[in-house]
Amino acid sequence: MERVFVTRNLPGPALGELRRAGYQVDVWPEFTAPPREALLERVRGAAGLITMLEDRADAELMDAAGPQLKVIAQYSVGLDNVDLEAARKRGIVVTHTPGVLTDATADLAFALLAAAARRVVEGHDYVRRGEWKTWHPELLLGPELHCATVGVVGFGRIGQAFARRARGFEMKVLYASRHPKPEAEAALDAERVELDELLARADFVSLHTPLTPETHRLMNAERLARMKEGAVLVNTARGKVVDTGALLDALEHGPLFAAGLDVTDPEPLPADHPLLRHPRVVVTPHIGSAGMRTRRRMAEMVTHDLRAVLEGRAPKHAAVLP
Ligand SMILES: NC(=O)c1ccc[n+]([C@@H]2O[C@H](COP(=O)([O-])OP(=O)(O)OC[C@H]3O[C@@H](n4cnc5c(N)ncnc54)[C@H](O)[C@@H]3O)[C@@H](O)[C@H]2O)c1
Repeated sequence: MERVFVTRNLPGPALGELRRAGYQVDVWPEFTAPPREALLERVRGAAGLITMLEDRADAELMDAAGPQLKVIAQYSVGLDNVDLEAARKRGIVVTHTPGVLTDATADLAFALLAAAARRVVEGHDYVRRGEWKTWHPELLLGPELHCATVGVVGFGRIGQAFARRARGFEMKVLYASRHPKPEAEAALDAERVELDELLARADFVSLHTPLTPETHRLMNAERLARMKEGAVLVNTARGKVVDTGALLDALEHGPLFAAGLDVTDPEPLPADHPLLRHPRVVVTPHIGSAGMRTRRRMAEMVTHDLRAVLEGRAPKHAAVLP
């Protein structure tokens, strides 16, 4: 019986189905990621692994598993925790969950944009504290969403889905992308511009690139300083795409008005982190894909692809196919 190690329980019936198909499914029993030593120990002898973002799937982990390891099925679209080259060299297939979480993540990015710009959390806290005694015209003012200009950095699946939502709010869409996307550009009446121009023109900037050496701290002090006065930054991509210190500085001394962050650096943020004390920063705990249907679909995708590899069929969502 082939053994599969899963680094956290998955929602829905997917793992039960894997067991019924004859696999020995070993699930890390806690909600927190296995500590490194436990992870290296538990992967030993596994033919397949189901991993998450906090699990560093590198050469050491692959070697600890052993030569029978055939597949790493990653429970996310982003693969920045997986050493794809090390997998390729060892003949290990890597799969992930593209597409299925696009709309859920774009929804959350838009929710963060609206919450940060219109000060929803600040307003909620204000009411909760019992400070709402009277209405006054200067209370919690923020920039309007409708008819604003939004800049989308990374115009792939989620970036375009976010832009579709922005169009519903009658926003003008600018995008920065390594390659032109003529079809999406026409459908969304979007304009491709260089990143610096996007930062200078957009009222709201939403990040949708993968984390790569090129996008690591893409939003550094210099780029944040190029943003429009009063702009709002939304990050649902990866925390390390933004320089946290520079972000704080841009919030405290301008030009940023607010930020909506589903991902941070570090992640998780310690409870006393200055970002959490800033009144106009809204932070969610990396829940972009946390739609009920979405997470079940992701669980199905990883288990189906894992089985496909172990049973000699082609997986549908391979990032590395040696
Ligand atoms: N917050 C969450 O829970 C959550 C959920 C899903 C995905 N994500 C993140 O979102 C990312 C995007 O997902 P996707 O499905 O849209 O991927 P995708 O591959 O469809 O789109 C990414 C786009 O970014 C572009 N890009 C790469 N480097 C760039 C650069 N330097 N400048 C401009 N554009 C660049 C790519 O060409 C591509 O078009 C993932 O890699 C992941 O890190 C986060």
